[in-house]
Amino acid sequence: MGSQTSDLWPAPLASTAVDADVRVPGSKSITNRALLLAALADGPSVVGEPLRARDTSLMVGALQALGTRIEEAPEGWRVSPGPLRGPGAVDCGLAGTVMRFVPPVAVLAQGDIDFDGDPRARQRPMGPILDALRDLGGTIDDGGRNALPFTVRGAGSMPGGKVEMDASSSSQFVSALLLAGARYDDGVTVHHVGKPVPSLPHIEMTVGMLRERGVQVDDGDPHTWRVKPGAVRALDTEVEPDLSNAAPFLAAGLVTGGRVRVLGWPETTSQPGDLLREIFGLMGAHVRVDSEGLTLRGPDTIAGVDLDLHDVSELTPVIAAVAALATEPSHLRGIAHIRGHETDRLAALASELNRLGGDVRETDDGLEIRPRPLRGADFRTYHDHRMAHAGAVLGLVVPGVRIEDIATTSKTLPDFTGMWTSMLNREAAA
Ligand SMILES: O=C(O)C1=C[C@@H](OP(=O)(O)O)[C@@H](O)[C@H](O)C1
Ligand SMILES: C=C(OP(=O)(O)O)C(=O)O
Repeated sequence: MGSQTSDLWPAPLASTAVDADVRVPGSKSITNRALLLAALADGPSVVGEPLRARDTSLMVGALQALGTRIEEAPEGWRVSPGPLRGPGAVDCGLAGTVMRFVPPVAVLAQGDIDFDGDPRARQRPMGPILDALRDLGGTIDDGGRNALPFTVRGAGSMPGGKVEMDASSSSQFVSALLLAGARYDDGVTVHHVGKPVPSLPHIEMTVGMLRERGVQVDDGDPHTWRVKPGAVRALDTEVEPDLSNAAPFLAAGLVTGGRVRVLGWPETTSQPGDLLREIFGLMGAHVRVDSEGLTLRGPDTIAGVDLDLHDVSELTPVIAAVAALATEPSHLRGIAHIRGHETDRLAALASELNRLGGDVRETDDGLEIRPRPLRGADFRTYHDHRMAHAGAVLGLVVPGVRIEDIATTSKTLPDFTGMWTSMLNREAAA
C-alpha cells in the first residue's frame, strides 16, 4: 500500500484563511444504533437523514442478512423488522459498531451466522463481548481465537441475565449488550470490572436511544447497567450531523486562522464531538453556537494543551494534528485503548507526524507532542479514516503533504475530498 503514486492524494494547501459553511452528514454512531434498534423493534420505522457510508452500509447488510427489510424512503431508510433468522453471513468491514453490536442480535436468530471482516478487523478486540454472550447463554464458535472470524449459532432466543465483563478496551462491548438486551428472556445486567471504560458518552448515547424507544434502563450504580426485558418501540427519527466528522473542518478554521461554521450543530446531544467546542477553545479558537450552527474562528497562534481524551478518544487524530501546529507542547492522555481502533492510532500518529519532521513521543496511554517546523512528505493512513483527516488538516499549512489511500475516508465520509475542496473554495459543502 502507498507505494504507487496513484494512491497518493496531494493535500490542498490553504492559500488564505478558510472561510466556509460546512454541512456534515449524519452520525455514524447514531445511524448504526438507530438501524439496529429499528430491526429489533415492534413495528416498521424510518431512520431519517442517515449517514450513507461504508460503516452504515455494512450495518444495513448485516441486518438484512438476519432477515430485516431495509428500503429507501424519501426521508432515509425504512426498516421493517422480520423474524431474525440464519443461515447468513455478516461482513463487518472495519466497523467496530458492526463487529460488536451485531453478534448480540445474531444470538436471537434461528440459525448460524458467520462473521468476518477486513484483515485489520481480525485484530481488533472482541474477546470480552464473545465471552459475555457465552456467559449469557449464547453459542459462538471462534476456533479458540476470541476474535473474528467466528460463527454465532443462533438459537432463536437468548436467556440473558447478569454478566461481568472487562470493557476497558472498548465501550462498544457495553453498548452492544444493552442494545439487544431488552429482547433477551431475562434482559441483561452488565457489570464492568477492570480499568475505566473509555468513551462513556457513547454508552450514554446507547442508554438515551433505548429510553426513547420505551426500553427501561437503570444506569444508577457505578459500572453497572440493567436493561429490563420488553419491547423496543418503533420510532421514526432523524439522525444528527456527525460531530466527530466535523473535527477536520473545524480544525481547518483553527489552523488557518479562519472561520468555519458547521451548520445544524445540535443544541443538546450525546455525541462526544460536542466536546470539540471546549477543546478547540482551549487551543485558542473562539467558538459560538447559535440556531444556525457552530462557528469557529481561528486564533493567531495555537495553544498547547494537556488533555485526558479518555471519553472522546475518537477525536484524537485531528487534535494531535492541530497540536503539532501549536506554539507550545501538548500532552494527550488516557487513550491507551485507541491502539485497538482502526489502527494503533498512537503508533500511527507518532510515526506520521514525525515523518513530517515533528517531535512526537508515544507514552503508555497517549502522546507527547512538541511542535517543530514541519515539511511535506507522504502521510500514511493505515486504513484509518481519521488518520486521513489528520493528514488533510496538516496539508492545509504544510506544503507538499500527500495522503496515502484517501479513499479510506469512505468509512464514514464518502465525499470527504469533495467537501474539503468545496470548503477551500468558500462554498457551502453540502
Ligand atoms: O459506540 C460507538 O458508536 C463508538 C464508541 C467508541 O468506541 P471505543 O469505546 O472503542 O473507543 C468510539 O471511539 C467509536 O468511534 C464509536
Ligand atoms: C474508533 C472508530 O470507529 P469504530 O466504530 O470502527 O470503532 C472511529 O470511527 O474513530
